[in-house]
Amino acid sequence: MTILKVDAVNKSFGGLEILKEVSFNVNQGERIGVIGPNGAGKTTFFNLLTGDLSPSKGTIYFNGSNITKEPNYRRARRGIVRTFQKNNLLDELSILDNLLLVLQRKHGLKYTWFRIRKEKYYAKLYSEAEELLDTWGLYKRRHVNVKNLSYGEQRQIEIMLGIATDPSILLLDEPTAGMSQSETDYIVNLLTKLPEELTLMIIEHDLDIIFGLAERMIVLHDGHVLIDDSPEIVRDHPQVNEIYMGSEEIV
Ligand SMILES: Nc1ncnc2c1ncn2[C@@H]1O[C@H](COP(=O)(O)OP(=O)(O)OP(=O)(O)O)[C@@H](O)[C@H]1O
Repeated sequence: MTILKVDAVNKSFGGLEILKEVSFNVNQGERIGVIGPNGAGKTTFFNLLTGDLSPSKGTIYFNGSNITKEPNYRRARRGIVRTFQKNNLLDELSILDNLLLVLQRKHGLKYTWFRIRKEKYYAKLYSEAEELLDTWGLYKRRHVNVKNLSYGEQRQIEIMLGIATDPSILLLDEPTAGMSQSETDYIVNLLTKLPEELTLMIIEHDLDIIFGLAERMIVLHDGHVLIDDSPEIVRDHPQVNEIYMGSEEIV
């Protein structure tokens, strides 16, 4: 089933065309790697999907609805969710409190300051939070404030929070950037275990990681979709090799 249809999307900044006639469909449950050299437009493309930017031309459909002009919060409600390259956690709050805030929003509840509330009134939210913390190996550390975590752990929590919202499509922008090898292995392992029906699009600079995670690769180059094919085809593609072996760094 097609959940996302991107039709001839262009994006210009001040007359400079960053994305040109980008078109493709995404089926539910697909795991798609997005690669391309520095400045190819990968993050800009994610911004167009989330509604953080509007396309200059073209149309984006989600589950058959034209969402091109929809603001980001509406798209998030539809289940188009991203994690950021930069931290966007509430530093002074614990892992648990950050998670509870996201779960409150997901369930349409009014924001509540949990620490002054009795856990028993929010048993359902707490058990949902605890289950997630357990899956992510964070249960024991749930009361640790986010500011006291390592960079890698903070990134891990951003991904967990994205997943906690129960997205239809999760956009991950360099999920392992700045992580140690063991943190990277941990995240990759968790990503491979996500529910089959969840659609993932992942910008990732490490090709070994992305070839292991993705079943389909979209190579953006100079604002165009250069290749949209399987990892095997992309790995052996002369143009991809040229970009890698040549002076252009692919990120
Ligand atoms: N808001 C903006 N205003 C002007 N130019 C922008 C804006 N956002 C991005 N750009 C430009 O668009 C181009 C593509 O940027 P983008 O961040 O999408 O590339 P990318 O493929 O994600 O690169 P990287 O791998 O380095 O993150 C860059 O030249 C960037 O300077």
